[in-house]
Amino acid sequence: MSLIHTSHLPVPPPTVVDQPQNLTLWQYMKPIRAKWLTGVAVAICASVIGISIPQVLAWIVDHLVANENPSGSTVWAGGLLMIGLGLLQAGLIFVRRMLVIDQASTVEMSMRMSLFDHLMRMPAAFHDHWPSGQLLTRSTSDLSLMRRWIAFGSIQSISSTVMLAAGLFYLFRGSWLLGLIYLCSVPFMLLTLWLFVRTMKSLTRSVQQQSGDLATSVEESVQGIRVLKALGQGQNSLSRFTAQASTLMNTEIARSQAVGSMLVKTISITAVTMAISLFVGIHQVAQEKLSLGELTAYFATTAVLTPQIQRAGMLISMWLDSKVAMERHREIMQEPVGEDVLLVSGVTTPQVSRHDAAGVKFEHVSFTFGRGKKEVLHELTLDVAPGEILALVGSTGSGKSTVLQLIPRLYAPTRGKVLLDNTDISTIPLPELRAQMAIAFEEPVLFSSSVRENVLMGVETEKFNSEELESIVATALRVSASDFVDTLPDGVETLIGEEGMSLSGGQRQRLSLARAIACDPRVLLLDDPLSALDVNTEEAVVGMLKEQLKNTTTIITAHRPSTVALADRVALLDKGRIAAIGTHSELMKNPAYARLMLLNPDDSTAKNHTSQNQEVL
Ligand SMILES: Nc1ncnc2c1ncn2[C@@H]1O[C@H](COP(=O)(O)OP(=O)(O)OP(=O)(O)O)[C@@H](O)[C@H]1O
Repeated sequence: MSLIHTSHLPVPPPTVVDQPQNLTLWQYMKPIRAKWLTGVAVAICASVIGISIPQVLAWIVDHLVANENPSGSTVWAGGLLMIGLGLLQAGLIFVRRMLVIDQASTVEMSMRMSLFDHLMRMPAAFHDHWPSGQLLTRSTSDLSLMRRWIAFGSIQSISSTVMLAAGLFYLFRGSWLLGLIYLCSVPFMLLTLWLFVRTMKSLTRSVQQQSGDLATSVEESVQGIRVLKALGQGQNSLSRFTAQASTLMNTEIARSQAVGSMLVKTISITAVTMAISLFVGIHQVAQEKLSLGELTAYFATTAVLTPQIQRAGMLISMWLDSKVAMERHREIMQEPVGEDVLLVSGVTTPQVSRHDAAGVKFEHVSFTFGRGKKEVLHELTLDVAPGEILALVGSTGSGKSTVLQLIPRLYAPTRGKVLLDNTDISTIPLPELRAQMAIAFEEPVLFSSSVRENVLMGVETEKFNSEELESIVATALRVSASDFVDTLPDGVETLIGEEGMSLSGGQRQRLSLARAIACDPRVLLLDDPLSALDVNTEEAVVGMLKEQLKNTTTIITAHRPSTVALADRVALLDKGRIAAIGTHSELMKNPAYARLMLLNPDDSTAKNHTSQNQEVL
């Protein structure tokens, strides 16, 4: 019966980290420490048995040499004992592997979950400056390196050290002179290994860093493949990738050369030691200071010990891999968590009724994306009444999206306060805050699942029966004019590709809008969600949204007059400040606003604006 039950492994909870700066692998190993220590004990027994087998050989050889008519039964007994010990050693190695392998996978999974949970809780600012490829390699290959170290490297290092100690004991017991000769080779070995570690340390870090950079490049190129193709940048992109890949290849080659050079040195040291030992050993046997059996046992023991010492280079390399991987893991885990909830623990239900629209206020809010970066919002004050639809307009880069992102606390204001129903949002637990709002971005991101699952992503599905869920999906799709879903091969069950690649930009935008509407939020934040729609579809969506949003406070950023037509009031943003606020007709008297609307004419509304504007002017 197999002792491995990988398919039934319990899913370990993510480790909640109190002091991430002191986070160690040993901490993550807490649930498996008992089994791991048992594995170490079993491995030590296997090593001691393995290194003792040459002693039986010595006994058999001495018996053969000492007796002119050696007894067959003694030789048979010795042979059977050697086979028995060999089988016992093999059995123990098997038990050790079975004890530890699935446990190491549990640790790997727990670390992966902790890392993912941490990444989900990191503020948006963290994701602005961490390349996704780095995060990818840190949550995949780096963790595999640590699993390999726990399951194999760490135990092998301990058992090899014990084997070396036991082996030296046997060597000294056989002949102190031969033991001393072998021991003399150890400092040379250690010096070689120390130099090797020094070289490997920086190379290992470089390899892992460069792998992360390469993963980022692959990801960017695959995501931006259409842009690269359209701009004829395939060759340039390939050249950049080749340069990065060659850097990684050169570092890998340097690593392999370091391993190769270390092996040459250790094998040479071993060969010289063996030659001297053979010379001295034969001399001692000739002088009858050493039996032939003992000399045979000496070489048989060193034959077992030497590969262990030579393997030390590989073990050190594994240890460095896992050490660097742990440092890289810690580097992420010690980034201060900006958000206050474990995703896996579920979302707190808001204390307020979701059916009442909420008031949103900005009080003297200033914001910058990071130290040293220019201020994007300056002393911004804005009051959006419950149930009101407010359009935010302004030139590109004036800060419209930034205003929206401060409301669900994707970023926190540098100065000033954002209030929801007169409560400072920084005092509201994030799940509670975010459960009250939904956001649709201009760049819609859909996930690799069915249309239905994408639309219901923000809905607490367990609170509704299947008919109610059907109705939520149908309404959201109707209001967002996503009637194209009926033409998909499996309707709402159609699986949409990674990031909705199989859909057009406008279709993705509409599904993203449907997802936000399906949440039935108290506050709906729409970041230019209709920009990719044609004028007729936009008109239809605007009409249905207006009807649907009666009990929802809505802030919508827009460029086109037809989207602005949705709003009760319009706020004109200029360089991070509210330059004017009022109804669309009131603002048309403002030359800057009128110019902005004229620059974005798109339909009959624009024509009306033009004539209104001409009247005003
Ligand atoms: N993640 C970020 N890190 C640093 N600066 C940023 C970031 N996002 C936006 N900015 C800067 O903040 C300013 C405001 O950007 P924002 O996206 O809010 O403008 P916007 O009015 O929504 O523009 P658009 O109409 O083009 O969408 C810009 O100067 C932009 O370069």
